[in-house]
Amino acid sequence: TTGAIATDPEKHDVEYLTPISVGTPSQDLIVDFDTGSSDLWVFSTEMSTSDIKGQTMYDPNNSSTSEKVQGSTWKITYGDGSSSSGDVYLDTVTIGNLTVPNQAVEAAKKVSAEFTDDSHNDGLLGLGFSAINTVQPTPQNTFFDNIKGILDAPLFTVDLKHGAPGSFNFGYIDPAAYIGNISWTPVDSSQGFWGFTSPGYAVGTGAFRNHSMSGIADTGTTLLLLPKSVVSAYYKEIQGAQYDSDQGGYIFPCSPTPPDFVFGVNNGIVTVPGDMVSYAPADSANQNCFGGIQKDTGIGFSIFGDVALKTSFVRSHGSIVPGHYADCD
Ligand SMILES: C[C@H](Cc1ccc(C(C)(C)C)cc1)[C@H](NN)c1nnnn1Cc1ccc2c(c1)OCO2
Repeated sequence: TTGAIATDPEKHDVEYLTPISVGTPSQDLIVDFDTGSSDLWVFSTEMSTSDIKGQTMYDPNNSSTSEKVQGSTWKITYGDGSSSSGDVYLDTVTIGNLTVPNQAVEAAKKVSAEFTDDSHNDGLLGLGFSAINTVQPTPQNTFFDNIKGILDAPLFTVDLKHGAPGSFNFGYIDPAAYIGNISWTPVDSSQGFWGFTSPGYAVGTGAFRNHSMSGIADTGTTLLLLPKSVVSAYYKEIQGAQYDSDQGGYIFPCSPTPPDFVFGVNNGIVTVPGDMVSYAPADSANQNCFGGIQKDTGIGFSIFGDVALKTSFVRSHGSIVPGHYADCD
């Protein structure tokens, strides 16, 4: 069995939203597929209406196949400070043509303001390793872990694009989705993430600089968060770039286009085109743009978020394969 589902970027590619169906009869929700976490949680009818602003809610009482996991609860706090919590049901979850009959669906009772304010997003679907699932007392499996056994191959691929629909594919690598060779790198899943170490980077057409950067491939994070020494070396090459503490990041004149940013993946390289380093307008006054490459200070590892994934993938696509991190040029 194989499967594929389209994923659509929100404004400025801040997140990519993907349709899923839950319950019987099916309840259609749109969620954020997140390779950097491992809980499938959704807005639900158990929340107070003051926490909901337009999202679609999962109603377990309206599903003949829902089954409450007695005594189980979940609570998650994300690195950006947002959080959510609630209780747990087993129910049928379908993504494209793939169905898991007894997937743990974590129904929210509370969500933080960041989720309430994100009106198009009905929850998160974790594609990280099940070891970091937050359900207590018994952690639950991710959709991928539950479906993996019936897939032609135990893998999924991530193909995000800049301002255009992309796809998550399960069980196969679409040869039409990339050009050239796939380069593979070992995955360090010890922290529950798709971790890997990039050997170095280059700025624009400059020489490649050996500089180990350990981080995670994270579809749930918007930006590319790297060591501050690398980030300052990059912005040093941009006339007028500066760190703006009010905005909490580097900003720079939107034109001219900044230099490309290249990072290594094993023996391959991934290029973030300069025109995609400008993440969004920072201030209309003097045409400054907020950088898509920022410091990973305080996190403990780098985060290869959507800015890194959409460019390399839109250029050459790539995949996240158990035991490997695949990318291609
Ligand atoms: C932040 C997302 C998880 C999320 C996604 C979306 C949202 C909103 C819908 C409300 C917009 C909130 C949260 C990320 N997912 N793996 C994550 N979950 N846990 N750590 N990370 C990565 C990290 C860690 C630290 C950091 C960071 C990022 O940005 C700034 O500092």
